[in-house]
Amino acid sequence: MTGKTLYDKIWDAHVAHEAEDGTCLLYIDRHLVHEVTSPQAFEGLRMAGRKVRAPEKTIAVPDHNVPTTLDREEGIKNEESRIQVEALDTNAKEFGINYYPVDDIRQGIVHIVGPEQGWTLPGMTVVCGDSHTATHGAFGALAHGIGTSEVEHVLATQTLIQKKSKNMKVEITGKLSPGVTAKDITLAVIGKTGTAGGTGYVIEYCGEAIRDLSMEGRMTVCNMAIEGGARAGLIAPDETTFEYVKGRPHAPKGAQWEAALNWWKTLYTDEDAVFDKVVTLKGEDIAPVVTWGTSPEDVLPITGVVPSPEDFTGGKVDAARRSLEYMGLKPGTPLSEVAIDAVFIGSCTNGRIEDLRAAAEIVKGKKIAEGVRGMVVPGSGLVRAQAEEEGLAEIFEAAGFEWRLAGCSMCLAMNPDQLAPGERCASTSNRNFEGRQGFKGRTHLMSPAMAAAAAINGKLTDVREVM
Ligand SMILES: CC(C)[C@H](C(=O)O)[C@@H](O)C(=O)O
Ligand code: SF4
Repeated sequence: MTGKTLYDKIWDAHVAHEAEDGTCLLYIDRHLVHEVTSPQAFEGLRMAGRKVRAPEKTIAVPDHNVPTTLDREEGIKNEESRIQVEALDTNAKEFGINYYPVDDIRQGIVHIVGPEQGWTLPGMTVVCGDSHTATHGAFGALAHGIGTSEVEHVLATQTLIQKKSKNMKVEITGKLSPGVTAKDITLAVIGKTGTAGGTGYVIEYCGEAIRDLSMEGRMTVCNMAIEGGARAGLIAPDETTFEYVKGRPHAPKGAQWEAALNWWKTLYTDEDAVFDKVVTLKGEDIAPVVTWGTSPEDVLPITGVVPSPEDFTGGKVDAARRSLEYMGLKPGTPLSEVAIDAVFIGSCTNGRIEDLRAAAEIVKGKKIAEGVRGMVVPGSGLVRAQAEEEGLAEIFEAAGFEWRLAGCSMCLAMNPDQLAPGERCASTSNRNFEGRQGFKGRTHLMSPAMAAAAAINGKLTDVREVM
């Protein structure tokens, strides 16, 4: 018998029932909930007279629609947004689930709050009605997004009907060069595999460059597994993981901690396990990158030039033409000459303390370029508080950045933080789709340090030049 992958091990530990065609009923350890995809699910329960099966394993927090300015309530973008936020408040209280309302310092983006509060632990199954649930895979948890009808199913039964995915390994060997971060890894991987490269797979990220990452960096890598088409991303837990988890409010304590640790230490891919697909990148070959188009796979080193549609083949030729037109970019222009209007530092990809530290390090003692609007949005109230304590908020404000309250903010156009038509943004988020950050807004994805460098120079910038 061949060995098991990490994914196999977590999967096997959670199968409650397997049907003849291989469809399984999986036990769910943590169910995270936000305001956008849960109202109908709770309404379904209410209509059927059902309860939440495991309220103690269900955690709710509003994040997408909430304004990040002080006018949290009055500033909600539209009626639909208000209804969603209010519905979450009513539902969380009525169904007795864990809840971090907007005025709680622990409120923030659901994928930042879960790990921060110790809800996300190695070996768990974690779901949420949100595609970036993949973030939690950084802990060696099987974590992925589900649809609203599945949200209702999990609320009612604490289980999910699933078919197993295939195993894919993404190995990043060696060391990263100065100025290269977890964001560059995850973008470079998608640049190589494409947005469909992971379709049908759960990815395990491994190799020295992944091992060397902090938990924050690992979350950034796993966050974008979904942009590469994968069901989920995983990183085997190790001392870095255990150290991060230990002492968090909902992490196990005492004898329970020891027992958990013993199990967590078995959560790795066996040496003789076989992957269905393997992709390898050398850490040394990864450069600071930016996206030039409207798909996360449109990735190039910042030292490159805007490509031409002729550089591509097949369907990508037309896609590139459309992307370039939408983005208002001329082929052959050096990427480092592309002027920007706005900078957004935040999101579940890069809204953690380490991200803010990296950006502040570049910004310190400098000013945002004239005419550029900069916004720093911590991923949670606790990240915000810590950044203030460390003096990062002062650095950002002195440079001319707006220092905001926690939320999804300008990652997507569901709240008042948006680009104006035609505006170009250097953004630390994970999606550069048309209109993602506002109607006709243009998005270039990059790391926090790169976004900070762009803010200072008023154009896309190689961070290594300002380090
Ligand atoms: C609103 C929500 C369902 C959506 C997602 O699933 O990812 C959002 O978080 C996003 O990033 O586009
Ligand atoms: S920060 Fe962005 S990607 Fe993350 S959950 Fe919010 S909207 Fe989705």
